[in-house]
Amino acid sequence: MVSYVKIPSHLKPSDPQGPDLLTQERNLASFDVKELTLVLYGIKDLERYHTILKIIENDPVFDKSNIYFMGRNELFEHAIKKEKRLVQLIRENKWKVEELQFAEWFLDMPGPFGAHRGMFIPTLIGQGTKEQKEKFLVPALNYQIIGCYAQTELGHGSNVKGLETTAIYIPETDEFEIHSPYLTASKWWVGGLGKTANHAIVMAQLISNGKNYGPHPFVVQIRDMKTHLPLPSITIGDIGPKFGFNSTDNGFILFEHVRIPRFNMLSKFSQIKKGTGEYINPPNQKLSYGTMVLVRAIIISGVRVTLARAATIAIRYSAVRRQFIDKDEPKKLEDGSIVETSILDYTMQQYRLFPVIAQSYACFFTAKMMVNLYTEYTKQSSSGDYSLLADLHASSSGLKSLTTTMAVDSIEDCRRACGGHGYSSFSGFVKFYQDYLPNTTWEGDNYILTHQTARYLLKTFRQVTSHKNPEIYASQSNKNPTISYILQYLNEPNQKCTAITPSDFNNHEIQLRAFKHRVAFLIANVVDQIDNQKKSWNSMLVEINRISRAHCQYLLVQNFITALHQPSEDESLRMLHNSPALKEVMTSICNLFVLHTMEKDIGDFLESEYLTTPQARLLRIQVYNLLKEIRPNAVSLVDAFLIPDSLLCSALGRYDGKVYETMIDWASKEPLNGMTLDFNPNNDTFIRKAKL
Ligand SMILES: CCCCC/C=C\C/C=C\C/C=C\C/C=C\CCCC(=O)SCCNC(=O)CCNC(=O)[C@H](O)C(C)(C)COP(=O)(O)OP(=O)(O)OC[C@H]1O[C@@H](n2cnc3c(N)ncnc32)[C@H](O)[C@@H]1OP(=O)(O)O
Ligand SMILES: Cc1cc2nc3c(=O)[nH]c(=O)nc-3n(C[C@H](O)[C@H](O)[C@H](O)COP(=O)(O)OP(=O)(O)OC[C@H]3O[C@@H](n4cnc5c(N)ncnc54)[C@H](O)[C@@H]3O)c2cc1C
Repeated sequence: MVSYVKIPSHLKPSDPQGPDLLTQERNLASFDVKELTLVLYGIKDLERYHTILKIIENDPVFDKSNIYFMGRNELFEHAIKKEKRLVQLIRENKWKVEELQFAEWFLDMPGPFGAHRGMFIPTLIGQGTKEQKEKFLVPALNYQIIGCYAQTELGHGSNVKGLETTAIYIPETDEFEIHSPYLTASKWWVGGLGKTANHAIVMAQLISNGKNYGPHPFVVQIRDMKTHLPLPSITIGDIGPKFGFNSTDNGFILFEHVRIPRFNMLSKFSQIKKGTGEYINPPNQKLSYGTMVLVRAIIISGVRVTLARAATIAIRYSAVRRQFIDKDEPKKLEDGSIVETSILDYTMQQYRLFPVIAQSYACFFTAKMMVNLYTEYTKQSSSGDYSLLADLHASSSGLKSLTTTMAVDSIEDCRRACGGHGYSSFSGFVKFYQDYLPNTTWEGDNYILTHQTARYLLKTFRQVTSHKNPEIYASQSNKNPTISYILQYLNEPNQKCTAITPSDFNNHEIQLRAFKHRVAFLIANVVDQIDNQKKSWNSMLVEINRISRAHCQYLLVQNFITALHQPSEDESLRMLHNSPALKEVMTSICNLFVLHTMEKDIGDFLESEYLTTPQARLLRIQVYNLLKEIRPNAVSLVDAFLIPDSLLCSALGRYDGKVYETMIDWASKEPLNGMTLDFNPNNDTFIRKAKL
């Protein structure tokens, strides 16, 4: 890229230690960073990581050096080129999903094929019959057809039952007629639809013999395969500029009595019989919502790397950035000279940033749990057993809500912790935040999703308490955390915390009891208000949100603690258990995650009277103790995430700490610096290209 400003060559580094600061930090680590990286990725995935990174970093099509200077059209063009090259690489290297996921992560460019890979293909896999897979999935996997997932409408998104697009069965021709009766029925927000896709999975109200059977998925060809123009009676467009995600063509579509063969209704679970239009019921009414469950689980798995990325930038920058001389504890160099304090040494900065590191590690262990639960469900459901679906739906909904909210809050916290430079695109936070933000809304608005989790929790509570002998559920409490804490609460509703010193709060049994008691107390309270005091659901929505959050925080805490203590077959966990140094640092991180989470929601713990006010103060002191304990490992803990510089795309978070040199180098490339402003208002042109 061209530099438009010549930087003077006489400048000396103002900080004599400069970039060495990160090396000094790295020397403080109490554990082997490479070992922790191995725990996070596993041997196989780490090999994959390096292979794919090398390919991505060496390919000129993926060059991101211009990325912060691109407008919407350039971004979209760049994304299309990226998709095209990615498809070539998939073919050349025979990449499977595992390789593709690494490639997509490193490329960090939401593109027009994202919904094809992330929604269209998984829906065909999950809901298509064998014949439908042959017809649609095979060409989709070969990129001969490009699809999108058209569910949300201009008028309805959260309320899927309220969708207005209809699919009416026409027995005479054995077809469905797809129709948008109102403007509000226009499909809206659909990724890849605006310019790219030639097929769509359309969620529409299935109507046969005058009866509405609710939303079902239909495959609809929307553009001509040769001209790429919309097919007759179909209107398509891009929905326009957005907060972020501008490299993707989110689109709208309207149908005017469009006919498709009966074959195109995805029929693995429910079918319409030829001619009679008889509806065959699915084994579970909600199986047509299956793609949402899968993608919510995928989103939860992605949160850990999102938090890791934000923490990496902010921690490294904070180590390099110096501001003020600390009057009480001035920082002295070996030669006795006094230098300004690294901002990472300010306790307030630690209090803002170290919990983000801890959240990332917490999400790592819960992502493992989510993948295991999803795998178990897939195994069982393939033999017709859908009994795990309710658990899976409840935990994936609540955890998607909690963890993505945590992630966007933390990206912003990390950005602000970088001061003014955090506001520059060069920080690596701006595009990152914009593109990540929709995770709190898509696949279910984060508030709406908590209703689903709470509904399940209330139902379980009622089931257990209405039984004459609740202990009958004891055998399930090993597998079902909700039953476990409800039983514990019923046995001992007035449990008290036994901590008498700050360090007592490091006791994992005390921590678990606190979270169990708090969530059961909150659920019991909501059940009482709805069932006995006859409060309406709407009047309880704030509490509903609170119990879903409390339950999911408990899951994060429980998964972290279990990972540290329980013997496991899992390769990563075994490596963790076998290294005392790793176990020690992960225990500190776990304690910080648990106690900081408690401290943030201390009101709940006090209200349930599990904690006393003096204990709340002790708990806070323990949080401060943990910050001190973690401080020497801070940089190494983020290094272990192994987020490559090419992905960070950040002047502040680079591995070598050359913050200031990069800031001015990138600023010199700002195209505006290549323009000259003409202040004569009588001239036609005000701006012209500068002569260098
Ligand atoms: C092969 C290659 C793969 C490569 C992959 C690589 C990378 C992919 C990575 C990521 C993806 C990438 C790109 C994608 C980019 C963007 C994606 C955005 C796409 C979208 O953004 S796409 C639209 C999503 N749009 C929503 O997300 C709408 C949210 N709105 C709803 O989801 C419903 O509207 C709800 C649930 C609010 C109400 O629904 P409702 O009114 O019909 O139901 P109701 O509340 O009455 O519940 C009755 C009973 O159903 C149960 N129940 C409900 N839902 C269930 C489910 N899903 N599963 C199992 N049970 C369920 C309940 O638990 C209850 O059970 P019970 O009766 O026992 O209590
Ligand atoms: C970048 C992006 C990409 C997307 N891609 C796709 C795609 O590819 N395909 C697709 O089909 N969709 C897509 N979507 C749409 C997305 O799934 C929906 O926007 C999302 O499900 C939220 O629905 P909504 O917009 O109707 O929100 P609304 O339901 O209108 O929510 C608005 C507000 O009302 C509140 N609210 C609504 N109902 C209730 C209630 N009952 N109780 C309490 N509060 C309530 C919500 O909490 C929220 O704060 C995308 C969205 C974005 C932003």
